[in-house]
Amino acid sequence: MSASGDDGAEQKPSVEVSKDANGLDVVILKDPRGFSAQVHLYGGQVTSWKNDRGEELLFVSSKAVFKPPKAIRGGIPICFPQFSNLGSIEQHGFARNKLWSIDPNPLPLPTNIDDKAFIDLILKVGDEDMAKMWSYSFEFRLRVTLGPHGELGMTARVRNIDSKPFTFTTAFHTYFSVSDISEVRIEGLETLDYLDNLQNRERFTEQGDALTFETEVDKIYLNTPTKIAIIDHELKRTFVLKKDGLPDAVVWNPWERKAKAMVDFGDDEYKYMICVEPAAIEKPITLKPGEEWKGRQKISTVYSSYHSGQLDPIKVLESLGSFG
Ligand SMILES: O=P(O)(O)OC[C@H]1O[C@@H](O)[C@H](O)[C@@H](O)[C@@H]1O
Repeated sequence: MSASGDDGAEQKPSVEVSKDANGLDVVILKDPRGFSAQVHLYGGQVTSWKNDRGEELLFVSSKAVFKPPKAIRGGIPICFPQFSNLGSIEQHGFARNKLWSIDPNPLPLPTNIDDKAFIDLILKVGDEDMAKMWSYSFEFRLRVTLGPHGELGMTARVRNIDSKPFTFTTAFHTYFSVSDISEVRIEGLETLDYLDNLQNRERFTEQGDALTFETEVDKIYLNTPTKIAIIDHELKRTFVLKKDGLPDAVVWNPWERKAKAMVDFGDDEYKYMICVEPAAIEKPITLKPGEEWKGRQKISTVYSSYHSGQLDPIKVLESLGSFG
């Protein structure tokens, strides 16, 4: 499918390599209907995702630092090969503060990619710093796609090209932009077990109700369903997150006190974001030499047919179709 311009000419999705205001390399994906996404090579990080009205859907802090080696606060950082401080590597691993490259040998494309703008990035073991923390040879390939309905897809493939096995944990640390955290509800995680990062990762079971937010939250939900809905009542907008190969889901909002303690995060900005992070944490992934792991997330928006306030997340989740 492709759109037609005013002159009737067919317009196609486009991909452009450019620089951001700070001189960092970015790849801009555009769909002729007006959807767009931006990916920084620094961190292999999606830093913008806009709908066809040009509205930003991801949260990026106004205080984010776009200067290596600090990771960019917002968008979709990639935690790899370690989530959080669950090991001896730096917090959330090194992938988010390394320079990725455009993949010169991307994997073959699925046949239905014609209507998508996409870019393939790669991170390989490289500099000494990385090797000091994790001395394995690997290839991390990331494909970012922008589909014809503005849906943002991310596929991660990690290949062991070493002679010994290695183990990692990982997450797509997705910062969603919301109107006001008090207007947000998450469906799909109720009744699940979680590890509470604020209580020594002790295991608890979530109540039967959808999640709402009144205080700091930092939880790792376990064995989560493949679809999660993040409902913004104020904007009548639902983010639908679909995932594959990533059984866990972290939900994080630093709330007021921690927000103030973060130098790259505005004091009030906790009100305008929620992180929902598809992840593989509880059961780390081990790859033998030559093996590959794949994990995907696809996020899309539903502008509610729920204007009456009768949000029905089950219908939202059912309306999603397949990964594509
Ligand atoms: O400040 P960082 O390293 O980007 O981490 C932000 C947060 O990321 C979340 O994924 C973690 O669960 C939190 O514990 C952490 O505070």
